[in-house]
Amino acid sequence: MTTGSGKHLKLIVTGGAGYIGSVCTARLLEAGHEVVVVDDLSTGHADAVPEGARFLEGDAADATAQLLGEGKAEFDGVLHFAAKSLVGESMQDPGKYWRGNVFTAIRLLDVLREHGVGRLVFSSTAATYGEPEQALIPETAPTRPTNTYGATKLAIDHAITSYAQAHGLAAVSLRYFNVAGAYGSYGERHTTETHLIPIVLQVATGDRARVQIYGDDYPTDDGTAIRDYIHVTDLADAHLLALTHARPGEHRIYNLGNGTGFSVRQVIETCREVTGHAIPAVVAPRRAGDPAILVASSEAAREELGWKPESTDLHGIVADAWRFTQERQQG
Ligand SMILES: NC(=O)c1ccc[n+]([C@@H]2O[C@H](COP(=O)([O-])OP(=O)(O)OC[C@H]3O[C@@H](n4cnc5c(N)ncnc54)[C@H](O)[C@@H]3O)[C@@H](O)[C@H]2O)c1
Ligand SMILES: O=c1ccn([C@@H]2O[C@H](COP(=O)(O)OP(=O)(O)O[C@H]3O[C@H](CO)[C@H](O)[C@H](O)[C@H]3O)[C@@H](O)[C@H]2O)c(=O)[nH]1
Repeated sequence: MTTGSGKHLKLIVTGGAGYIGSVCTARLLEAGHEVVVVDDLSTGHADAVPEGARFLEGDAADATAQLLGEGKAEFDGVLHFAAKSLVGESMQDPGKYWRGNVFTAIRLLDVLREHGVGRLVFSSTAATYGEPEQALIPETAPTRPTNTYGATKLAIDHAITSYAQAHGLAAVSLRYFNVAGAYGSYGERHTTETHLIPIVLQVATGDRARVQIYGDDYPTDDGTAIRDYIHVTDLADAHLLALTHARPGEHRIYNLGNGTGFSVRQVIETCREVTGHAIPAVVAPRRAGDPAILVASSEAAREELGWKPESTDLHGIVADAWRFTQERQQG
């Protein structure tokens, strides 16, 4: 991993027992940094915390306060992955998202301020933009989220800007597009799975009979929705670059995607090629709140952070997710 500096960092990773947080923790440890994972295991798994990281089970803000209160060591920064992130659930139970995401983040910001931790990298999302006006979404695009999940992430982005301006926090929000793939023994294994690629792979393993295509009447070539799939290792690597480029008093925001869109049908076809399974698919109604096309412009991350995604081929991304899925199935 290119860090932009050779300095050994002492970091707190909230949500490090989850999909993206565990991959990021593994990469940070390999790059020689020290990591304490804080996670309440609400959607994560204790055995996903990479070996070599200390693990503190608890709420992101409370457990971080406890850790910093120990006063045993100074921390260089926090990577805040912990969140509720199911779009459908956020529409049915918004309070869970406003409390779980926004209230937790504000309390975490206060804890960092109180203990003088000066750097923060936050997991934001493409869902902050809503239905885009441009083919490639830049960070300057209007933010009009179409679901509560996206609205809570946008609210946190605004709060971070205020804390950076008022209290000198060095902060970066990374707006992920569709994260996929796996890294070694770390990958996506949500009890409630809503993401397209793991669902399609569950058909290939025999755990599901078929995949539902949510809408084939979108204004796209094959009628299905288009997304920008980014490999979880490329995403993880952007975090340390963000940490080392963060500047006191500034809150920078970067989109992370590959700049290429694939339709739902194209993803399913790629999964068929990778797995050799026929993967039956049926057309179902559109899913509420789903934009037709979401593709990132990540020029700013490339230019300002020096970020260069390396695993941009969809076939390779799916192949890594498939290897992880098969290895877990074989125990
Ligand atoms: N997966 C994607 O495609 C995607 C896209 C955009 C943004 N994101 C964001 O990236 C982050 C990680 O997503 P993921 O896919 O790895 O999700 P995940 O559910 O696998 O991981 C989230 C982790 O946070 C923990 N957690 C949740 N609330 C907590 C709290 N209050 N205190 C302590 N721990 C808590 C969970 O137990 C879990 O281990 C989230 O913030 C999500 O919103 C994900
Ligand atoms: O069984 C399924 C699952 C998904 N889809 C479709 O596949 C596409 C991708 O869906 P995902 O659920 O995999 O991902 P989303 O684009 O909905 O969501 C992702 O991008 C969002 C930004 O818009 C948020 O950041 C969110 O956290 C992140 O998972 C969508 O068009 C969806 O309708 C299907 O057709 N069938």
